[in-house]
Amino acid sequence: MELLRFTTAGSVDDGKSTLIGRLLYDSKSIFEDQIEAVEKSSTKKGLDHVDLSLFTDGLKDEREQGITIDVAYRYFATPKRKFIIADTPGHIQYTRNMVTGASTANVALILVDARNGVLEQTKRHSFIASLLQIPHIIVCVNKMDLADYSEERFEEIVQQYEEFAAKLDVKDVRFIPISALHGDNVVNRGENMNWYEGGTLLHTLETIHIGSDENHIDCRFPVQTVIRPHSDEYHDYRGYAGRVAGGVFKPGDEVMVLPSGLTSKISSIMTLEGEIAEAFPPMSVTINLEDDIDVSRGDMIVRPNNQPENTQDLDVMLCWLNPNGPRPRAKYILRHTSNEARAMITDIVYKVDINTLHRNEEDKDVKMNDIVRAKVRSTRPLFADSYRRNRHTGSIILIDETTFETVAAGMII
Ligand SMILES: Nc1nc2c(ncn2[C@@H]2O[C@H](COP(=O)(O)OP(=O)(O)OP(=O)(O)O)[C@@H](O)[C@H]2O)c(=O)[nH]1
Repeated sequence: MELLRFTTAGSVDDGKSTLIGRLLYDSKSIFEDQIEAVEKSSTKKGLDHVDLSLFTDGLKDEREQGITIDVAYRYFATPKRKFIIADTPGHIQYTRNMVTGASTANVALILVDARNGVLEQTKRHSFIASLLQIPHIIVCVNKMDLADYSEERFEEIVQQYEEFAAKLDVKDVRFIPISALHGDNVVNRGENMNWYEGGTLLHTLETIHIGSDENHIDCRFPVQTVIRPHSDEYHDYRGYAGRVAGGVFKPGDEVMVLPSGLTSKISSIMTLEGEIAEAFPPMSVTINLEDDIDVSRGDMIVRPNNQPENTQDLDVMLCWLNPNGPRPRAKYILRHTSNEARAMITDIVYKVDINTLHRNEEDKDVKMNDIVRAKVRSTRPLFADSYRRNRHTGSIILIDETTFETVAAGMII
């Protein structure tokens, strides 16, 4: 069954917890004992309806106990798809949490309060979604019940958003008028917005086409592990295990191993279920080659006529994740696919003001949550694509050599 990952973002009190609760409750994705517990607490609080935000309260409990959880992952499934929600509480939706939660998402769900319309926060979240090239954005205009379920108000917000989104690099934006509290257009249509002809939120999540979100053109296979059993029976066996980062690989394909440049042919592709006829992202497989050539972890298997760029100098957009800014001349561990190198930040070109999208070339003081354009030099060549072309082979992270903390996530331009 297909898996769809989505992130949720909205300003505080836009109704994110209520919406997630409603999705889980109405799609019957909650265990019965959990439903009972929430129904009981709601009655105890004197409510005549179920307090949906209680379903996401596990996160709040953990925070009150002092456990730092910035992004919580929730799982649910319907007969059509499996879902993973990366959920960040409204008041700690800093850029770095969004980047962490959103880097593998297919969909960004952005909540707007129908009374407030598009706010700074909405713009900031949308900018980050576009920066991370999240393929689909769903703008949920929530609390439609407090705007008389008015079509005019909904259209006004759609227009506000579209004017702003024209400046962003987003391909697919959809709008859904909802009331998370009353359930309109979340899982069920309801009676209150008959003027709306689109699908409900759940229907959209179940049917949105995500098959083309991955790159199926440029074959990229970063080798994670070389499998080489030390037994007589298998003494000739060698397999290369990893996750396909791009393209489609088939037995018989001529391939090249980077950086050595040696070529061979794929003899077979294995998974836990046995041999398969083709492998594409995001499958985890083991590739076997016809020839016994030298391949190690960090190498990349590609097609000879379609190679990534071989470079030591990267132009990147960096999101700074650490409380401490970059130290002058600091060396970092650069992680790119299954490969590692040492690297330095050689220049901060500009900083992006994520509210106005303006570039600031004067201010080079990089702080946590900043987004900057930077130049990074690695001590050895990397095989990279632009992030626009491939989110896997186009991204890097920088790790502090002394503390082993991840300090930045980068997208190659
Ligand atoms: N009238 C109305 N109220 C809603 C709706 N959705 C949420 N609310 C109310 O708005 C308030 C905030 O909702 P939450 O779900 O807690 O908001 P949130 O955005 O998740 O807040 P954080 O968890 O702090 O991020 C609550 O009192 C909800 O009952 C809606 O569709 N209509």
